[in-house]
Amino acid sequence: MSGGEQKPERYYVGVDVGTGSVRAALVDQSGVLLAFADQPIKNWEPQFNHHEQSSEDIWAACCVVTKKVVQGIDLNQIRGLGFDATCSLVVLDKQFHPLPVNQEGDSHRNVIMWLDHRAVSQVNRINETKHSVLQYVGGVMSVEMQAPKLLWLKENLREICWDKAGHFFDLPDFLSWKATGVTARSLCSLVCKWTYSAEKGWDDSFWKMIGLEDFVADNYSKIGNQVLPPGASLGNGLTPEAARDLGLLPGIAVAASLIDAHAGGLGVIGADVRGHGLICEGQPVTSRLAVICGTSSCHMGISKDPIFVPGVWGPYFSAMVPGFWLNEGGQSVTGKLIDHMVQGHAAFPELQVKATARCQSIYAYLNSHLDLIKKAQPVGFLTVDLHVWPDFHGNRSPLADLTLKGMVTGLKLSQDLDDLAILYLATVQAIALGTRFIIEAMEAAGHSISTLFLCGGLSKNPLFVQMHADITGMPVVLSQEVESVLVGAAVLGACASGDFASVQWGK
Ligand SMILES: Nc1ncnc2c1ncn2[C@@H]1O[C@H](COP(=O)(O)OP(=O)(O)O)[C@@H](O)[C@H]1O
Ligand SMILES: O=C(CO)[C@H](O)[C@H](O)COP(=O)(O)O
Repeated sequence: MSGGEQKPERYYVGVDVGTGSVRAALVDQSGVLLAFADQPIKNWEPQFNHHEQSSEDIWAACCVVTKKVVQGIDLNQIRGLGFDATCSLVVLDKQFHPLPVNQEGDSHRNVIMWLDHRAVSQVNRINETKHSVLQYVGGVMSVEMQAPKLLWLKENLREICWDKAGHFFDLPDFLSWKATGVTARSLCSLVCKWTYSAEKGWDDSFWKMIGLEDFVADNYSKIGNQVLPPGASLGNGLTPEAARDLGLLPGIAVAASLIDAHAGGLGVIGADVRGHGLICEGQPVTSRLAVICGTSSCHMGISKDPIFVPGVWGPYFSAMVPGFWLNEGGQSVTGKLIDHMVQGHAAFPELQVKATARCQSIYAYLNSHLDLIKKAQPVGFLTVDLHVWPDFHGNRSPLADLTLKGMVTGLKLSQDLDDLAILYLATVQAIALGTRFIIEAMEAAGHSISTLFLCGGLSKNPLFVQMHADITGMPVVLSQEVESVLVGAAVLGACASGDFASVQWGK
């Protein structure tokens, strides 16, 4: 800095809690990512379709990555902190200690993950009520949302969990509470996963009808009766205890959070595309579909007026971009399905050896192997007689049936590396066809989409990106900053600090 003329740089920290890992970034005022760190987190699958995590393990990982990204920085220049996370359910007792969400009584595992499908009987009964709140989740509630999971806890873990519970948090809200001591919930979590209406608040009749009248009786204190828009500043900012944990200064602004897909959507949907000759340049932002693809894929489309798309979550008001309605299509497993198909194949050990020998990731190796075996043909021709139905963990959108199963047709007796590469290709194509299926449903209901904006771990895979472009027939835009979800989280911090007036970057 020269002679005190320039203002000191202002920094923001974004923390993104995905399914498999926690990431943090230090971001400057222009949205440039200056430092990045990640750390794996534990997942337990004690029974088929039961998926659990530990909020203490997740918080510890948040602390490790945050300390890493602020190393060497003057902490006084860090103005704000924002969190995004998967929409998993965290359960704490009245003194904020973890409670078990499992029959074993292991209170360390106090998080029912978003992809947990234990509450099928509960969600079926909820859907049978045909309550009007269901119109705002695509007409059918998903077993991945919070109401069926809460009902499952009441019906299955009454003594060790339900009767002792004081606080049920969506994971993004747990993190902002942990940082500030403020129990206010984000509008994003409550609207998207808990049936809260941005306009009308909680609907007592819904909770009474499904057998969770307990929440109405205590004025929703356990699930949130103070609701703030994402990016709103929480209390007095970072508590001294959380500041010690994270390696930051107490009092810095902490924002009401976002679900991870929504942070990614916010990070890419408003991108400045001028000068690239893209069709969406002269079109409204509602022509863009953000696809956040990691363990799962989430398809975020916005509109000025509510659009009801059967089998696609929403319409949710102001849950991602303020003032716009959001429809959220999704595929429950995409990255996880690709990993599953590749790792379960007989030729996987050979793939690992060969990729390691070339210092490549297994996916980079498979992509170059496909280039070799396709010869002069377009790569798509390799799968003319091999087809994958990708609903191994059910269909989130647009069929809205999470009991559906996957399928592969066209298998042969050989199990060599060529087979593995072609099965991998067919899986990626099936996922891209799933995206097309979702877009068709959204367009039939009134959306008009011309361009895809991809982010998340799978957007780093060129084959995945190319198949999405080929199969949807739409241009795919990738942002210069590959960690767009973290940029979305950091902008929350910028907003909470007062440096930005809106969660839309730079506004
Ligand atoms: N460079 C890469 N090439 C191919 N696939 C990748 C790459 N990086 C991540 N992935 C895939 O993306 C998925 C995880 O994405 P990520 O956004 O990190 O997940 P989450 O947010 O769910 O923790 C995994 O299935 C992984 O295989
Ligand atoms: O339901 C979702 C968002 O509404 C996501 O699928 C969930 O949060 C998991 O995200 P990821 O695949 O990035 O781990």
